[in-house]
Amino acid sequence: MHIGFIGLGKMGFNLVKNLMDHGHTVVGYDINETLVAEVRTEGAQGVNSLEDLYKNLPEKRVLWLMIPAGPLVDNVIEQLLAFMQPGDVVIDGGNSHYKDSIRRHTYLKEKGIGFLDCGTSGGISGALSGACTMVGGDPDVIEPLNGVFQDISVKDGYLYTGAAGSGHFTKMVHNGIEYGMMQSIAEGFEVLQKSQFDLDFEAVAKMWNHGSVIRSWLMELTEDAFSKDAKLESIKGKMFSSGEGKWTLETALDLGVPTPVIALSLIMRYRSLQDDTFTGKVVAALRNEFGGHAVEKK
Ligand SMILES: O=C(O)[C@H](O)[C@@H](O)[C@H](O)[C@H](O)COP(=O)(O)O
Repeated sequence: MHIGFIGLGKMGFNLVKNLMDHGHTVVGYDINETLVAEVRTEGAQGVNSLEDLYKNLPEKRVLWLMIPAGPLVDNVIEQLLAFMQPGDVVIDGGNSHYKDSIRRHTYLKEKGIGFLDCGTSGGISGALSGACTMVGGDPDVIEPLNGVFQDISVKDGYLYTGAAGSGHFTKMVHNGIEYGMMQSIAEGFEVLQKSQFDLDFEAVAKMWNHGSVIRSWLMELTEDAFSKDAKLESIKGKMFSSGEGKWTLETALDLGVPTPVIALSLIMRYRSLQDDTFTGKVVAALRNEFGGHAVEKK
């Protein structure tokens, strides 16, 4: 199949290679001309404008977006609307909010244009050699594209999740789970690190990856990280986040679902961005006031 691919960053570039490895023809565009030049060397047709991308695709165009979530997605869709025809399909493979995807689906459907929301997991390596994809949208729009999603995904790693928005919704919840699992692994290693035992963290992670209940890809990545830096001395413990844990928590609150692990995992990420907090000062001062407990002076 011919696919127009917009966004040749770490994930997009590898997905393009993955698509081509499976015999698909890709026209790739990115605002960064260096990435366009690089994708040409991989055998894709690289173009320097959305218009060129569109012109170089056969009718019933498939336009795959792999760009940062938020207003940029609306912006690119608006630019594409200058050319798009009924029968074209937009796939949003990024980490968009599912409510935005439902809105975009309705908006494009009114114009006869299909919209699929594709949650893409598995990181950069998965994008290259077998992703995990969860895709929502109308059945008649997904039908001709089932094979493409199967091609780029690992065996059994593709699911048509149903109505528009359900792909990104499923991916959002996946990421909420991801926050909790990562936080739990990290806390466990901090207990090991603070203990009286001189443990080799890489060796522990490796052993846990062989036969233990908690063996997992995340534990394998933990092992990899410790193999590169035995005590993680070269990095700071700042945990950034791009929004999906927050959205999972907001959704859980709306639904009345208690999700303490995901909530605290998110809050710990925010806390990690602060060196010292005023909250901490207030609590320390109060303990000192009522109990005479020591405070640490600056
Ligand atoms: O499933 C995946 O492959 C990851 O979840 C991927 O989508 C990305 O690494 C996260 O979006 C990072 O999310 P945070 O920045 O919120 O940690």
